[in-house]
Amino acid sequence: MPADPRSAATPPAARARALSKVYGTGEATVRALDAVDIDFAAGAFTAIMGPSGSGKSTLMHLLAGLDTASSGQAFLGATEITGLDDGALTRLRRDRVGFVFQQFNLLPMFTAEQNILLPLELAGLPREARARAAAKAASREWFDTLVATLGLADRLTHRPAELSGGQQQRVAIARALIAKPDVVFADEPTGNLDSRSGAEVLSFLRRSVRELGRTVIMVTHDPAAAAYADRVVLLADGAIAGDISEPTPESVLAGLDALRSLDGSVLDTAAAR
Ligand SMILES: Nc1ncnc2c1ncn2[C@@H]1O[C@H](COP(=O)(O)OP(=O)(O)OP(=O)(O)O)[C@@H](O)[C@H]1O
Repeated sequence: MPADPRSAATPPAARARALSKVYGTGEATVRALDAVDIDFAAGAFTAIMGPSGSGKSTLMHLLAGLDTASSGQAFLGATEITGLDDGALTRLRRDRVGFVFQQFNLLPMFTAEQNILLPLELAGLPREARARAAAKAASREWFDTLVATLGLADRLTHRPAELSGGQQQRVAIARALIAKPDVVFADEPTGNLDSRSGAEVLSFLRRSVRELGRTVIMVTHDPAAAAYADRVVLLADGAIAGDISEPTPESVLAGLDALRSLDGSVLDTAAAR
């Protein structure tokens, strides 16, 4: 078992080294990710952008331990994910990673509060029960902080069907943060929201980084959403094609336009307008 990452000299929260994912064989081969090297700093909000099919989801899934690499290495803190067996990957996802999805993925029969606390209920073996109970008690203060930050105090007894999309996504964010995971991966978190609810959710993700010290890596198609991040990583054809710090919607759009002109599809884009 690798050492506790917190005892090492603050490695990046997530890291890829020559990370590749190849689907299919022969003529049907798709190189979804092609020898990617990248670091994601702890305590930062990073957005991953790029054209459809550029490898964004593949990179996120490999970094989160949701999929296996064809070659290369992925690290979560000091832990090399590539090479972990299924059991270790399951524990890693449960204990050290939080997820926010486009579809919210809340349990419909549970209240908002029960949904938020779910990750603390799920963990492990009977012999861990006492440690779990202690962790839960310690988490009460963190729960209250999250609920206050996300503006959910008067919604805790509601079931998902009784909440707006924006409220459901805020519950999903609280659930992703409750166990203080090393990294929260957000996959198109505003894809199902109107622009006002989307802006609220993005503000909360940014506050969770700036005020609560968390680490967020988000895939998005939306330049305005990406501009909430501290950094935007651009992917094209499975490779890193750009890196923008302190992004604005304009700088992100300019970066995406540069990608299109690089691959010669600028005319297609202009024609589509
Ligand atoms: N299970 C699979 N089998 C075969 N090819 C796949 C599979 N999953 C992804 N791909 C291919 O790998 C490439 C990268 O896919 P990926 O989903 O990572 O892109 P993306 O940037 O997230 O795209 P989008 O923005 O459309 O969601 C694409 O060419 C895709 O068709």
